[in-house]
Amino acid sequence: MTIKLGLIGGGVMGEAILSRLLARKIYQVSEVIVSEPQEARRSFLHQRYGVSVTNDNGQMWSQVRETVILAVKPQILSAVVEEVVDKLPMEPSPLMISILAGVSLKQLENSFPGVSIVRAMPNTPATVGAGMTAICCGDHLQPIHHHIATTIFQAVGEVVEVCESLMDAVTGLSGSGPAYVALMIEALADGGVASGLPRAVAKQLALHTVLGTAKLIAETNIHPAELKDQVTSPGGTTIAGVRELERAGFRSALMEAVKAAAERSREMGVY
Ligand SMILES: NC(=O)C1=CN([C@@H]2O[C@H](COP(=O)(O)OP(=O)(O)OC[C@H]3O[C@@H](n4cnc5c(N)ncnc54)[C@H](O)[C@@H]3O)[C@@H](O)[C@H]2O)C=CC1
Ligand SMILES: O=C(O)[C@@H]1CCC=N1
Repeated sequence: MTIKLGLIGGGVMGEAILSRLLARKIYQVSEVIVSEPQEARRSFLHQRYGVSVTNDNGQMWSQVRETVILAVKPQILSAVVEEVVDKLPMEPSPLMISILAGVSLKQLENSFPGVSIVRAMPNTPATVGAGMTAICCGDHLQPIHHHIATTIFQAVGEVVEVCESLMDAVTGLSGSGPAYVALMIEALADGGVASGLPRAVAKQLALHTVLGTAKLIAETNIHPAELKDQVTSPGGTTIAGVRELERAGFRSALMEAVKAAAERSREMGVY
C-alpha cells in the first residue's frame, strides 16, 4: 500500500499525534512510517501501533506520498536536513508539517527548498484528543495542503489558524501551558494535603476542580471573572483564598510565565 504519512521523530508529541491519527482512522497503519533513531522507541512504536519504522530519514522521505510530520527537537533540525537534502524536491513533494518550537517558516523553507510547509504548535493533551493546535501556512500552499493539516490536527483536538508572527505567543501559552496547569494541579493537591486531606483524595479534588471549571467556562462561555465572582461569597472562604493568591502574585506569575516561554521560543528560532 502507498505510504501516505511519514513521522520524523517518534517521541512524546510524535506518538501523541500518531496514536490519534490511527485511532480516528485518518491514516491506516499500513500507510504510515516512523523514522526514529532510538531502537527501543522504534520497536515500541512498531509493536504498539503496527506502523513501519526506520532509522533512515532519507529512505523514509523517498517513500512518503502525502505528508511528513517533523517532530524532532529544534536543535536536531540541521541533522535531519542533511539526511534528506539530496532527496529534495520530490515531485510532487509531500506536504511538510513542522511542530518545532521557534523554528520559522522561512527557516524551514530555506532548509527544504521547494517543499510546501505548514508550521504548527500542538500541545500534549493531543494524546487524549483534547489538544489545542495553532497552524500557519507557508507560501505556495495549495488548498489540499491546508485541508490535510487541518484534518490532522482536528483529529487530536481543536485547531486555530494564526499569522506566523503570533506563533511564539501561541507556544508560550497553549504549547507550554499544560506544564503550568499540571503545576497548578499538583500545588492544589499539596494544599489539600497540607489542610489534612489524604493524598489520593486531594489529587482527585484538585484534578476535577480544574477539569470541571474549564468545562464550565467552555460550555457556558462565561467570563472567568464572572465565574470567580459567583464562587466568592462576601466575607467567605473563597475571597480569603483569592486574596492570598493576589498577595503572592499568582496572576502576574502566570502572565510572566507565558511571556518568558514566548520569548524563549523567539530565541530558539535564531541559530
Ligand atoms: N512536548 C511538548 O509538549 C511539545 C513539543 N513540541 C515540539 O515537538 C518537537 C518534539 O518534542 P517532543 O516530542 O517533546 O520531543 P521528544 O524528545 O520526546 O521526541 C523527539 C524524538 O526525535 C527523535 N530523534 C532525534 N534525532 C532524530 C533524527 N535525526 N531523526 C528522527 N528522529 C530523531 C528522538 O529520538 C525522539 O524520540 C519539538 O520540536 C518541540 O518543540 C511542540 C508542542 C508541544
Ligand atoms: O518546551 C518546549 O520547548 C516544547 C515546546 C512547547 C512545549 N514544549
